[in-house]
Amino acid sequence: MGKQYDEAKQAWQQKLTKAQERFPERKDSFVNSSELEIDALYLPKQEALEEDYIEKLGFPGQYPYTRGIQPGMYRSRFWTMRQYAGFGSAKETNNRFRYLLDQGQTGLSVAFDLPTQIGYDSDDPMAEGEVGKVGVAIDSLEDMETLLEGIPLDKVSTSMTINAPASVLLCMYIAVAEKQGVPKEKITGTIQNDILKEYIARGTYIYPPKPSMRLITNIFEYCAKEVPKFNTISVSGYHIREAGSTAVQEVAFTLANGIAYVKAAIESGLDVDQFAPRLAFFFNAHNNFFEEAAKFRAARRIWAKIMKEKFNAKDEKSLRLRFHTQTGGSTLTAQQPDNNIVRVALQALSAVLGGTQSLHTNSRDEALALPTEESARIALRTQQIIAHESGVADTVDPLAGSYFIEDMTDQIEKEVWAYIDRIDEMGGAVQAVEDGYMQREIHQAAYEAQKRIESKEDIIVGLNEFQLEEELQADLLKVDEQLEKNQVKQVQKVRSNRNQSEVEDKLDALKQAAKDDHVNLMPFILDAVRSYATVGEICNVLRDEFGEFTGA
Ligand SMILES: C[C@H](C(=O)O)C(=O)SCCNC(=O)CCNC(=O)[C@H](O)C(C)(C)COP(=O)(O)OP(=O)(O)OC[C@H]1O[C@@H](n2cnc3c(N)ncnc32)[C@H](O)[C@@H]1OP(=O)(O)O
Repeated sequence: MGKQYDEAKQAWQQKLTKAQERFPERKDSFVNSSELEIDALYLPKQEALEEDYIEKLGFPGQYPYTRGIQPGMYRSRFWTMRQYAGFGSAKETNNRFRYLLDQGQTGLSVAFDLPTQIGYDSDDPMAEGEVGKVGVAIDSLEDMETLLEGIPLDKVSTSMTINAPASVLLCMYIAVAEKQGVPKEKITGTIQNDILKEYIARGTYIYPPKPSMRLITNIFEYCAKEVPKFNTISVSGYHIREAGSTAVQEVAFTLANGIAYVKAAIESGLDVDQFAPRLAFFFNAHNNFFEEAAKFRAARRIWAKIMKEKFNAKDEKSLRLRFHTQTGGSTLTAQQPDNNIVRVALQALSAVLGGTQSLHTNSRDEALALPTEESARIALRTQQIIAHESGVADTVDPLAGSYFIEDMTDQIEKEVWAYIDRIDEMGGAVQAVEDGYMQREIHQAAYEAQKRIESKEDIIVGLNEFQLEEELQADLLKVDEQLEKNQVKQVQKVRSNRNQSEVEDKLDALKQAAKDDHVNLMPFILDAVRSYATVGEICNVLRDEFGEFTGA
């Protein structure tokens, strides 16, 4: 043990020095108000060192990454502060993005409206009444140009919550970057691109599982070669949790989906280390503080084992579970909305103590409407206070070694493996989704949670206890009804100004390519996007070829 420990420690120190070449420590020295020095990392005393320390915890930046994926974590660089935003037109959303960046946000995150998310143009009858409502309406490259105007794509990383049409929106992003003079090798960001959880919990699917998995692996392959810094998927537990799952189910079903994507990519002929370093994850942070912090630590350890033992990944980067966190939307109450600021702060703190790479803090009014500018600012300030004032970012994984946290981390891990093994026996996540297994487990958990609230076994402040007589908050953000009409005109103008025969050629080439399972569709989609073919037109070509999924 002594030798193994000493070697691991030395390896950590070397990694830390190297990481600090890129991101030096934020301060020359870290001290608290009593002028006591804070070390980068705290370790068990020799006499308390347990046999399995290296196996279970190890050093940060080292397998199994329980203590974090970076050797120095937030001593060098805080997590990315990435607020999910988007509503109305591309112009309005561009204004909100610039406002958030001005206020100190460090990454962008685009919310698209429902028609965009399910591949319909704003003038499609299916889009009526939904244009610009839950996110920004994007029909063609022209909207994307407006959305990203004045934002330097070589400096800012952008997350796009887009799933079934992820390939189309990624191609639009590439095309805008090229127009800015930024080659695709340089752009950074993430597409959600996680269709399995759409079938399970979120609902914005278009095609059946098989062609959807093809599109996803096409993206993995294309990006590995052409867009190497882009995270090609954000395997999401967030929505599984929002649908009512437990923390264990959130991790288990997310990692089971992750396994399915890795398998599909390997089966399509890719080498695991070619694409796995760019897989990313997305989790929820709810109120049970220690359970949440332990959940993140457990998730990292399990994924590292999966990648190493199941898939034989060799590149260290393939083993690291990197994740974004959003505080729990379903934990917010419409009653006494200011209380939500406190909930969000606690949830965000659990994510930071759990080692998140990127974080969205919800706005207090999100149970009622889209956030106003003021409440979006308070949400961002919450992260900034945690980062700059609380001191929790000054040492790596400060909860390690707590009896409670380590025990909870172990227990969550055990329960998660039990689910993963069960899903494996069923034939994997795709099969389990098609059979409705995960959906049923989640519904059962949601039902139990609701019963506990109704019986007051669980108290939700302001909801089933400590209520007030109050009026619904008046100062809510409303999307202008004129917007839909303008957006319809806009997409029709794009269609009349473009070279129509070029568009038809590109769409036809895409159609032919879609017929052959061995062809990567990304170059064809990129060509179509560049000719100003719309999201709806491209998705309709694939609808004709692939069919539509009608539910499990
Ligand atoms: C609810 C709603 C809905 O349903 O509609 C939604 O879905 S909203 C869903 C919204 N989703 C999101 O916003 C997803 C956001 N996801 C992401 O941003 C990504 O996938 C992420 C989780 C991997 C985080 O990426 P990021 O670029 O922000 O952060 P990273 O941690 O990768 O850091 C950026 C670079 O800095 C390096 N770096 C970071 N910290 C350190 C350090 N301490 N020492 C040395 N290097 C470091 C990283 O290795 C990386 O470089 P290198 O890359 O070279 O290694």
